[in-house]
Amino acid sequence: MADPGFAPAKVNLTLHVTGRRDDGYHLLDSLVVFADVGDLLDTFPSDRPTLRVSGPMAVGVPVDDSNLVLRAAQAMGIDAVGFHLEKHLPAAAGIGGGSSDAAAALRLLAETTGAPLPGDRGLSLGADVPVCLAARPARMSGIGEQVDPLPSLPPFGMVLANPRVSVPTGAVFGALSSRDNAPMPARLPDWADARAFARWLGEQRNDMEGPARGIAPAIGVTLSRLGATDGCLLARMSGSGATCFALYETLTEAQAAADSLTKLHPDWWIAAAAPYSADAG
Ligand SMILES: C[C@@](CO)(OP(=O)(O)O)[C@H](O)COP(=O)(O)OP(=O)(O)OC[C@H]1O[C@@H](n2ccc(N)nc2=O)[C@H](O)[C@@H]1O
Ligand SMILES: Nc1ncnc2c1ncn2[C@@H]1O[C@H](COP(=O)(O)OP(=O)(O)O)[C@@H](O)[C@H]1O
Repeated sequence: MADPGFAPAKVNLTLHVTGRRDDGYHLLDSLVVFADVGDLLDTFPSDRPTLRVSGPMAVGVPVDDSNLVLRAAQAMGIDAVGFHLEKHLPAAAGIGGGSSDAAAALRLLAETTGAPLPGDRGLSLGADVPVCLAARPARMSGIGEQVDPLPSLPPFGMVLANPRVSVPTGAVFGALSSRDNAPMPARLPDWADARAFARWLGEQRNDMEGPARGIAPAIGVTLSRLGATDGCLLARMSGSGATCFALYETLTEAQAAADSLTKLHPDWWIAAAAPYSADAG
């Protein structure tokens, strides 16, 4: 059984911005996978909402009501609960750290109290929360409310790399030069292996990459460093950045690439990962 308190990193392998609603939210078409690196959330008895944050990425994470973990408990109408969040993912990094934490809080509270999940599957907490609640490979569309699980993907390894620059999502959406771009093909192929998968992904886009690179030029450096690692099949930015990912045929190759990149950039956040799915094992 998957651990409901595990909050895996979300990776947008593609991110097409296909329009904008009247309320300003953007319509997306994104292939989303999860990585087996992430934050760890646990609950403890408390007579009031309480949050303790620890771990290598805890600095700067809010511990007040603005933390998405406490907002998730509020959305389920639960006050008397304490949370311990062990933070491993960088914040404001395009890998949905806060959204995945919120989703883990919803899963844990549903499991421990029997309370129903919110009807909107957490959308009002953040556009990425419904896909993080599913925590399995999916095609995400609408503003994030439409989550269609994908059939099985070929095996691959990933490296996630963040140059330690935080990029606010709203600023990148605001800097888009074009908001009406083509979606992915309606029918997704059945990829034979990691190479075929990466080749197809290479024909798709992350429409936020250009504006994010304008805001944070370190993203361009990250992409070229990833692209130069042995065995890299594809290097691209996730979400609104600044985290970028590279795909490899195997986890062993990804691990070697992460090790060589860490030697070049010991100050970056770098992780090798395998794909994660809540419905596996
Ligand atoms: C861009 C994406 C792609 O997966 O990922 P991240 O870069 O955040 O990881 C998500 O859509 C981000 O989801 P999330 O971070 O939950 O967004 P929210 O908190 O709801 O909104 C943050 C800001 O982005 C804008 N926003 C968000 C989602 C969307 N479909 N259109 C938008 O215009 C909102 O207007 C808001 O100013
Ligand atoms: N549990 C949380 N972990 C990290 N950041 C959080 C959390 N809850 C709220 N935040 C706030 O949300 C902002 C966006 O964080 P995050 O969800 O990690 O980024 P992104 O939207 O790029 O995926 C942070 O700058 C932080 O102030």
